[in-house]
Amino acid sequence: MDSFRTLIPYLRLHQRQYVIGLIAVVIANSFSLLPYYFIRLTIDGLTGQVDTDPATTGITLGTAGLYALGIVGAALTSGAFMLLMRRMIVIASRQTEYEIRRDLFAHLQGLDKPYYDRARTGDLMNRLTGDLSAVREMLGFGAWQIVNIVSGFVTAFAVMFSLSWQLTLIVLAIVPVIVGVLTYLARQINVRHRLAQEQNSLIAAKAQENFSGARVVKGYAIENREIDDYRAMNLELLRRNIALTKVDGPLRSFMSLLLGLAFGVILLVGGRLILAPDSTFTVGMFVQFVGTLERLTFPMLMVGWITGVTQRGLASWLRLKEIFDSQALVRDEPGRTDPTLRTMTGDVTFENVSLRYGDRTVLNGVNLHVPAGTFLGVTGPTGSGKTVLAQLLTRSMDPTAGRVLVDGQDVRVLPLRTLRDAISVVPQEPFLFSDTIANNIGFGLDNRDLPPVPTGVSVVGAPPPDDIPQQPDPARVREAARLAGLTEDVDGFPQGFDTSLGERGVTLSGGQRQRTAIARAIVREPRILILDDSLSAVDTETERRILDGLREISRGRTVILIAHRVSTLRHADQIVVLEEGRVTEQGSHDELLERGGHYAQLERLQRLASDLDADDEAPLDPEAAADRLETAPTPEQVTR
Ligand SMILES: Nc1ncnc2c1ncn2[C@@H]1O[C@H](COP(=O)(O)OP(=O)(O)OP(=O)(O)O)[C@@H](O)[C@H]1O
Repeated sequence: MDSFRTLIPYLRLHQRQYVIGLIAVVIANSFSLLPYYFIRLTIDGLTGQVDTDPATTGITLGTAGLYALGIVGAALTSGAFMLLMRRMIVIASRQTEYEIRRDLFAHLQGLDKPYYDRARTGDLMNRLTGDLSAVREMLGFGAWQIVNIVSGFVTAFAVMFSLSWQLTLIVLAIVPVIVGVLTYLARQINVRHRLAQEQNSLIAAKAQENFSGARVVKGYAIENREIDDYRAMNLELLRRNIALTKVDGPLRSFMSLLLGLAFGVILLVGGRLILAPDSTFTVGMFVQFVGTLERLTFPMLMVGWITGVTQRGLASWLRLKEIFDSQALVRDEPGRTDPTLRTMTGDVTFENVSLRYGDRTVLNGVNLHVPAGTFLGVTGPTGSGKTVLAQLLTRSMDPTAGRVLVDGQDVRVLPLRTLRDAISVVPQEPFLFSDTIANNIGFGLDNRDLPPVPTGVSVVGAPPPDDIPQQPDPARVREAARLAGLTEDVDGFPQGFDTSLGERGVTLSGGQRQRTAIARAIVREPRILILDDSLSAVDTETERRILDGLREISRGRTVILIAHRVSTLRHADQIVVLEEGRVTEQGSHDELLERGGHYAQLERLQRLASDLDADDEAPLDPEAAADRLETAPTPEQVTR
């Protein structure tokens, strides 16, 4: 019930609709019982007509006609109120579904990298679809049926009691049995539904990861293993769903049995009551009683079903609440964030920065100053903390110790929007949307100061959403593509910049993807540009073109270029070497070569490798290559 309480704010948004709808259910229910009253009057009138006892009054054909009209009128009224109920409650539940989905998406947008590192996309998708549907079903059909059942029971019992308390007692005797069984089954349904939904999430995540990683799966020819894994998970889902159905099945048979028994006993006792001397219980009343009881059959059967719907809805709401309860660790905080800070020059300082993941130290006391406008190269062995260092700057997470400063301000004081507006990152594995190349490049351009999405408010009366954003400025897109060395490739596609990527379009090569991501980053003209191993998939000629482009735009901007290739780094103003989370070397290309450390070693090995490659005619003899490596000059001997 606690979980239900947290849903109340959403229900309040449509209070009027729910209240009118529920009152309509009660009225519809009451009118649906009236036909049996008219049938009773008709039967009693007709039996009075045919028996010769002057004590029983008969009816005329005209009165019977009026009763028939009454039946039609009652059915019509009941139907009209049912219709009103549907318009109110079903629409309100759809609107509530919309509002929860809107708020969930807005909340998910606010969560940070650590959350998405943990979350599985398939699971989130399942919550946004399957679980949300279960909640909607509970609020729509569920709410209607609960009131239908309750009001149906109350009015039916009131009518039955007024007809015969003895027969009503018999009916009442079976109710506690039904309630007991239902309570037990409802608990089972709740537990089993949660287990089934968890498996649904796992299966959705598995499918999603397989589709995203289709190339890896195919590349390793492990389709059969994946099919087998999926089949095992699917079987487990089937097992859990069957376990869920097994709770439902006996319920229906049990209810039918009890009802059959009840009707049998009522027929016996009712017959005795009619036949008793001086009986006031007429055949018409008996028919009305049985008709009224018969109308309870459906609500009684629905009790089990609706308990399931409610339990499933509540379990699903809990899963949605888990998302709502998740908070971004990195966020603007009133009292600390200074909303007046709007501009940046791009001067970056890492002040004794350390970062730990659990008991693993990933960065250890990093001190680094990057003056605005510097072209900084960062290198180091794999896993040495280069990406993490860049992520601290955009506040993907905060350091465990020390401070990251931009323009002398702790990044935690800067509004996240200001910080991230000023920084563009080209990640190691760029993500491209299933959209045109132009829209992929211009993705970050349309960052207008839109008002925050109004959450927790009713959709009723909300203004229609803004127009679909305009196409990004083609001139800016083209210029960014030129700087990223992408123009020639794009011009080669039949539809140029309007070529679609992904599911419905062309597939880009690794290098083209990297360059599209670079164009996306530079089109925003950021104060700080971070390229995380973004030139690894391009050949040296393309690399040279991109570096020329970068040099063109780097005037007055801070560029942080993470790379493993010396050819990429050599023209940087400053190069930093990270090893095991520490800055071990810092200086220009020449200075670092003179130092003879990691960078010089890297340069020597890469030069040798390229010499070996250039030694083209002769096929590469591994032994000769090893000999050459052994006789290679030591770092100290390396001169430029
Ligand atoms: N979310 C995380 N949880 C735990 N460990 C992490 C997380 N993110 C990064 N690490 C660890 O931090 C270390 C540094 O990672 P980082 O990605 O910065 O390396 P890198 O220097 O960029 O390596 P590469 O050159 O291979 O890209 C790695 O050992 C990595 O496993």
